[in-house]
Amino acid sequence: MKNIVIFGAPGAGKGTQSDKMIEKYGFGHISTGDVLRNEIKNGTALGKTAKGYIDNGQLIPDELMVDILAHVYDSFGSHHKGVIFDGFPRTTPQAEALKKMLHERGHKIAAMIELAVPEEELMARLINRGKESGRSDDNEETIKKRLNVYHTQTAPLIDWYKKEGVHHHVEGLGTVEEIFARIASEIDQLSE
Ligand SMILES: Nc1ncnc2c1ncn2[C@@H]1O[C@H](COP(=O)(O)OP(=O)(O)O)[C@@H](O)[C@H]1O
Ligand SMILES: [Mg+2]
Repeated sequence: MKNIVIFGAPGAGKGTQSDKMIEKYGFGHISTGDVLRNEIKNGTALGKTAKGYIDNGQLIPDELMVDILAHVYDSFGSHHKGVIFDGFPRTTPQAEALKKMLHERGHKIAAMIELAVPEEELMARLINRGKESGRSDDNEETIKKRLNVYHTQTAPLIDWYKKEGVHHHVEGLGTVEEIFARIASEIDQLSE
């Protein structure tokens, strides 16, 4: 079982590369962003609470996120090939909570794959994604806030996962295929 955290700033390509990993390895995928956006679209109570935070470029409270996460994780059963965590954890307390949730099930994170992409490229990709997908948080104002939240709250997780001994650095510039080849080479070197 290869549970993987795909990590990086907004626009780093986590969603894009997750699709490739799912296709090649048959992993399950938990994108907290997608789960939340679905709740918002369906107008659920959770969705309404979440929307306030998202539109303001803020993170959703941890207890709420971990409950959602555990629910989706368990839906893959206890003998899956691995699950990709995309967009979670974003803070140290969330990483601790994820570790605990997996530990309770006798599971763990096999690898944290960090997609490293320069800031100018992130901005360009996100502004373009906003135009094409109409994601309400992909406007210049909110992107700046999200990148700031990433640098202050999320980037410290790189050191946290280094200490856990599972951090893998991958250059996130290049074509989708080039980057995926780098990721696959890291995954193929993990023990089963
Ligand atoms: N290697 C790449 N080169 C150029 N653009 C990319 C690349 N990978 C992803 N993108 C584009 O960048 C934007 C952000 O990618 P996405 O996968 O949604 O990132 P994340 O999930 O990390 O926020 C999307 O519009 C996507 O199509
Ligand atoms: Mg994404």
